[in-house]
Amino acid sequence: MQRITPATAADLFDIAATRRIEQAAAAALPAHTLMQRAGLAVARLAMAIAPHARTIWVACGPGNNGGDGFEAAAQLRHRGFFPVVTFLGEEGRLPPDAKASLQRARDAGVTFAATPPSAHELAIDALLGIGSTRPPEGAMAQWLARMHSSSQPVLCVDVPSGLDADTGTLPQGASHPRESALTCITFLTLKPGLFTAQGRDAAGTIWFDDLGCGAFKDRPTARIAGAPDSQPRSHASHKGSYGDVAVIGGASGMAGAALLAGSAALHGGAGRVFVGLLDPNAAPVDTAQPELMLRDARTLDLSGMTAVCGCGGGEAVRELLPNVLYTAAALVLDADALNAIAADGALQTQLSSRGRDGAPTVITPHPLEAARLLNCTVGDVQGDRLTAARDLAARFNVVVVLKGSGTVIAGGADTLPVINLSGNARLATAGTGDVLAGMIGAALAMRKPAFDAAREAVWLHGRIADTWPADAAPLTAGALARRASD
Ligand SMILES: NC(=O)C1=CN([C@@H]2O[C@H](COP(=O)(O)OP(=O)(O)OC[C@H]3O[C@@H](n4cnc5c(N)ncnc54)[C@H](O)[C@@H]3O)[C@@H](O)[C@H]2O)[C@@H](O)CC1
Ligand SMILES: [K+]
Repeated sequence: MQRITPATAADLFDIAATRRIEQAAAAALPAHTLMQRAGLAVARLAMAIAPHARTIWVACGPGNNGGDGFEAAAQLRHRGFFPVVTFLGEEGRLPPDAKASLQRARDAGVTFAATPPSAHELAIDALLGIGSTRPPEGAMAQWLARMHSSSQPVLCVDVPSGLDADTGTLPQGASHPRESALTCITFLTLKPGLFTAQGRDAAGTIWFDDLGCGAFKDRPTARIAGAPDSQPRSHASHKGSYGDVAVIGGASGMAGAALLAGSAALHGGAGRVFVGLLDPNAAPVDTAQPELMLRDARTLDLSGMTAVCGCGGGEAVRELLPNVLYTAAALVLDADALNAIAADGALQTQLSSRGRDGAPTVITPHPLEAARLLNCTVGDVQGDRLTAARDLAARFNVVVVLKGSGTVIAGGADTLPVINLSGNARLATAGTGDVLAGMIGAALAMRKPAFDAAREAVWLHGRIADTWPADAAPLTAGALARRASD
């Protein structure tokens, strides 16, 4: 059993691949073995979470996820705990493994009840796993709501019930866990839906158990990539070794966004950082950061430079984009640059031919910007974030950083998308996106391949938030940028 952390590197498998792996693993083992191993793993984690629990409520559904719950209840009873099982299904229609585990729970002397116990110290959610096909309703929805409104911990078996294990979406109106501490133990494979969209909030702390079947492999859907290899600077390097970044943005009243991106690029390790401001009346120097070389955006020669374009760009950035797309040696497109491209077919053609020519380009949309670029709704994007990121990458021949809970980084068809696990809600403050764009720019300027530059910067950006000292001042974008060298 392994706890998944932001530093974990592992492949993710969708439901179809998980089913194939399960079939192959089950065929190589005596009947019912997998479920017995799954139930034992649930019981062990339950005892670790709630060692002093008097009553453990095990809510079991109509399929094999429920079977894992019966098996866990049997194991807990054998160890002196008092599980109370509520079962939502018909015994006669249970799959064979689950039926065998139901019998084992009965034989172990587990208490079965028609309704949840009046009090419990731990709830085990074994209602639905990867076989969820429709929103929970009736008693199932009520039981989930009851679990999640209690202050007692919840242990989800395989996936939180109702969560789509491929996309991380919950049915509309699903009870959203707020009060309870959540843990999820997932079996055989790590599923992408646990790590993006609503999955992270719904699953809480994730544990993985391969049920002794590590040898069974299939084609992964995506990856969690963990911490990048750190590459210390060599002693012989000088500022030219790390390349130039030019931030293009900061239209009237929005200079701060461009300066934040510039600061992040500087602290992220770029050799020199120019900030090309779109506001002709901007101050000639940022006295707080004199290292930043402020220029009029229209005068910068971007050939040989990494441009970070769009931060605080407003409408004004549009007129510069044809030149930026044509001349920048490497490019990060953010915010208003993406909105301008979404509204202009000629710029879209230019962007995709730039990528076809092999010029490194990273785009960093949040879901609304992604929806504009794909000409769909935010709901479509959030309904399948991996597909949205892959579609954008294919359409524009770029590396895509689709921001949000479980940021997705997607590149070409032969690159496995990555879901980033670092970061937290502290990053939900103004300017953090500008900082990320600057950090990616610095990594590109160091001549890292675009996909690696994006992945590493996203991970580091999140890691800074994860390690923000609890007793420090609240995270601000400016302070985040200054820690981009961490
Ligand atoms: N077969 C085995 O030996 C193993 C099974 N495993 C468990 O089995 C799970 C998959 O089992 P299943 O394929 O049976 O799928 P589930 O247990 O997720 O549920 C499928 C059943 O639930 C019904 N259902 C779907 N949505 C519903 C809803 N909203 N309300 C009410 N009923 C609904 C379906 O009609 C079907 O009867 C995995 O998630 C995992 O927990 C793992 O433990 C690995 C070993
Ligand atoms: K479940």
